Amino acid sequence: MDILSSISNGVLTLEFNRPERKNAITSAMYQSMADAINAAEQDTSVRALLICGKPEIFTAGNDLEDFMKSARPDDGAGIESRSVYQFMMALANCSKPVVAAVAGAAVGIGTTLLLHCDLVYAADNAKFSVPFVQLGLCPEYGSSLLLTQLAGYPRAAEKLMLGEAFLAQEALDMGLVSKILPAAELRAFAEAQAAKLVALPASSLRVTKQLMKAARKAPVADAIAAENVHFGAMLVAPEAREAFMAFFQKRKPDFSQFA
Ligand SMILES: C/C=C/C(=O)SCCNC(=O)CCNC(=O)[C@H](O)C(C)(C)COP(=O)(O)OP(=O)(O)OC[C@H]1O[C@@H](n2cnc3c(N)ncnc32)[C@H](O)[C@@H]1OP(=O)(O)O
Repeated sequence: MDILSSISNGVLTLEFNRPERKNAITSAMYQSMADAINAAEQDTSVRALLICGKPEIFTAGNDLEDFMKSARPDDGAGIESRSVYQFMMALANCSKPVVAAVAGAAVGIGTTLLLHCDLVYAADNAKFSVPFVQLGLCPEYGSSLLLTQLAGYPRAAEKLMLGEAFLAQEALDMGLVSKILPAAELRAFAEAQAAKLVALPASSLRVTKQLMKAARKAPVADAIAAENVHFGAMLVAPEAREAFMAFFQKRKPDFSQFA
């Protein structure tokens, strides 16, 4: 099982469990997380969610082999039908509080998804990056808006244009994470925070989350729609193909041939 999904003491825990591929996320993994979140939304016994990875890796982001397969020119299906979209919409619209615990690398959508969580805890070995441009792509799922709002334009540009990775302290400084923990304490701390949420009045948490997110709801939806227009086209463009091939051939991509 590449996603471990369990419900215990009112918490739905989703754990990336594909360490041999650095927890890279396949379509099937997105779908199983989307299904679990949608089921939790209807299940009154679930009062909080926890998303985590392994002590050495959160996730290497979207599986690049999956990207290559879904980048076939004859793939006319809309982006909305993709399991990644189902997952991100389920997460972004989840009415229950979501805790994330990040240790090791959180690449691409691994960082973007944090922008849609409520409490984000990072281990001192956490490393974040959004290297969409380096893959011939563009930001996705609201990161162009949310990261820029959080970090400020110039700092977000370093992350979104240059693809520069950043460590837990910088993530804390910019407001992407709530707290940094020693790696060995991260999971237990995040579970304890989730347990605190479970004990609180669910309706108060629901309304508080709704109010906190109200102002950004429409702008985030607009950003996601705009990003998707470009992302779908870029996924099938030669720049992205060169980037994916280069990754698997363990070489630097050569973008000089593209205008
Ligand atoms: C809509 C969503 C958008 C996005 O999420 S865009 C972001 C996509 N992700 C990436 O570009 C990250 C690619 N991966 C990496 O940069 C590195 O990995 C890490 C920094 C995460 C870790 O580096 P290291 O510790 O040196 O591990 P390793 O040797 O590169 O990887 C171990 C095995 O895992 C496979 N793997 C890693 N990431 C992915 C991936 N994203 N998709 C598919 N496979 C991946 C490799 O190929 C390799 O495999 P083998 O052992 O056979 O050589």
